[in-house]
Amino acid sequence: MRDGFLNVTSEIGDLRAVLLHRPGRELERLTPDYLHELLFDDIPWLKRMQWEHDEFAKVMEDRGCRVYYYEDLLEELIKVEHVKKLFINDLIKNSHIDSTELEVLIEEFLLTLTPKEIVEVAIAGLEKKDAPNLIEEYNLVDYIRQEYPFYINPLPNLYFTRDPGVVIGNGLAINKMKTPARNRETMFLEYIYQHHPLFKKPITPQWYDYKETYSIEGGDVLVLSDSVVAIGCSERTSARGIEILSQRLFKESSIKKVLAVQIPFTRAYMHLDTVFTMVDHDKFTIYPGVEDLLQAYELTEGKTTPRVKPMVSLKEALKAALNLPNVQLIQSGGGDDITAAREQWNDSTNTLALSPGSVITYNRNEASNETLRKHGIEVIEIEGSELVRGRGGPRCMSMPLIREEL
Ligand SMILES: NC(=[NH2+])NCCC[C@H](N)C(=O)O
Repeated sequence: MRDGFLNVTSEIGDLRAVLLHRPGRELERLTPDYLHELLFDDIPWLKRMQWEHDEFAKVMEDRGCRVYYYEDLLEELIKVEHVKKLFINDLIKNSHIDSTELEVLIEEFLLTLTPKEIVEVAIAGLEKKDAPNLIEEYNLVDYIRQEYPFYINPLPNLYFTRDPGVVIGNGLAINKMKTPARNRETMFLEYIYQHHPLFKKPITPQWYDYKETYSIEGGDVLVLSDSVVAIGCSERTSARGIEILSQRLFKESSIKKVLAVQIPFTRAYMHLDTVFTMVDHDKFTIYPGVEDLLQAYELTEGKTTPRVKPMVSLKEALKAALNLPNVQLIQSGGGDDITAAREQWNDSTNTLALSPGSVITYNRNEASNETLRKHGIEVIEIEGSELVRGRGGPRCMSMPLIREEL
């Protein structure tokens, strides 16, 4: 039984509703100088990227999934005058403007915009040249930042909607991001949670809050069943964050076990879902280059922090947690090390299940897709030449809101 709108009790149940963000002007504000800081490796061509993203959305819609967009939900919210004021205020607080006077001027400027324009600034940022003559007299901060092009930074990673939040059961975790480049994204989700009828705050429990100290990012969280969650301990997700979230889930939800999976802390695999995703009831795809390096721990409810049991392998941990006689770990890359590494970089293991045994992947990962098919998986390919440049695939680009129960 569920009262709220949200319900995700697996990685593979038929996908019925998903939250996306269609890439926008924020991508055109990437320049070589800020690529690294904004967590990109290259600059995508926006027009083509939007085309690819629309195709991605269509594949989901064609399978009976309702697609929601951050930008639409936010715009609806801030049509309410008092929410708009709160939102603008929080937007400024979360943008590290570092000058009270400038904050006031930007606030006044934003109040003259339409809700659509405000959302555009919130996501794509505010370039100084778009709000000229804001400052009459320079403070030290303004002098020092003269060369910097933005008052409010763009959020080019928002199209990876997987990361700022995650639905577990009928509740929502609003994550604490590891890097400043992505911090403001979580504030949007908080607004949707607080003010959008869809999320119905009094009914939807909240499992994590972006104001917590310890980072958790959604790319690390895999809802394996209605009682088991896997969480990657990674470059982005902290061990302490996993403990706090797990203990809360044990106490307040139907989750009984958490598999904490330690992966190497490195850019190429910033989240667990960049090397490992679930494709069917008992099938997973995994990047062979890290398989032997993964360490799995089984967490169960403890007094204040969870009890921990180190497991011999990920495979054994999955079998035990999911009560299965066997599980298949399908290696990406078709048996060739170089191919596997190249395709992993392009998100071959970052699959998004539309239903059990049916996944979306990028068409460029030919060997990995072929391998999945050989294992009986239906692979629906999408074009990802531009989308991939942010280092994320179909799973990263989607936040499931509802999946059918298995
Ligand atoms: N769930 C994921 N694997 N997300 C990928 C996010 C990529 C993004 N550029 C970042 O570094 O944050």
